[in-house]
Amino acid sequence: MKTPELGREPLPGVALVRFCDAEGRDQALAGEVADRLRSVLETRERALLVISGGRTPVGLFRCLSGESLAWESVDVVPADERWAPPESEERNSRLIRETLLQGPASAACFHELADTTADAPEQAASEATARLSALAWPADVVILGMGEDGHIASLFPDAPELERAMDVSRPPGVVVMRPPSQQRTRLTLNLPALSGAGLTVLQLAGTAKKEALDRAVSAPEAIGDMPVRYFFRQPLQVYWSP
Ligand SMILES: O=C(O)[C@H](O)[C@@H](O)[C@H](O)[C@H](O)COP(=O)(O)O
Repeated sequence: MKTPELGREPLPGVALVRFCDAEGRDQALAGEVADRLRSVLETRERALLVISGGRTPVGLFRCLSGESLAWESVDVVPADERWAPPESEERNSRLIRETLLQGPASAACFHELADTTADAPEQAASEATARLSALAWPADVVILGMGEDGHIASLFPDAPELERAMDVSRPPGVVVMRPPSQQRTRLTLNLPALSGAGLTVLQLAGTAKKEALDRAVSAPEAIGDMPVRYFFRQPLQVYWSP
């Protein structure tokens, strides 16, 4: 049964789907993502799913992990990663293994961004870029989160590397970000890897994130100030609940 939506609010370039609670939002989004992956796999050997870290997607990952589909044919790539030891609670890969890669979805092929056996993040980013270049970009599904500053993945407005990470003339890849606002150095997919997906969804929770989205929509041209704005130029669905 499709979870009752609160309604759809047309924002410039954005399809905002509002839900009464996080559970309803996550159930609906898991169904949409699974349907899209199944549809891709009807005509292609593999499907590419890019997912964000943070806390918002935990419920979605738990719903999605139980979906019945050919997970062994799905490549899963984190949108970004913190430069921290593999078992650190800060690592998105740890969250993804504990919540998404369970049950049926445990058969998916998970691609780490940060091989922390590398001597430095730059070495890990170069290795990941080469390794991930073998995947079929653009992704079929990208699930994004957003900070209240309008960052998505680790494309932080205050990162000195932002311009290079958002240069769409470059090939899809992994770049190192050192935003002063963050405690950890980050590795992130660059904009060419994050954009142009068959289905791009921004998953948000709470009033503060909705207000940040409204700020982003109010001045869509200032992309460097709020990187989420770049995604208003392509089909974007926003799944939001209070
Ligand atoms: O590594 C990360 O933290 C994410 O990739 C980041 O981009 C996240 O999606 C936003 O910061 C929202 O985080 P929350 O969902 O925790 O609010």
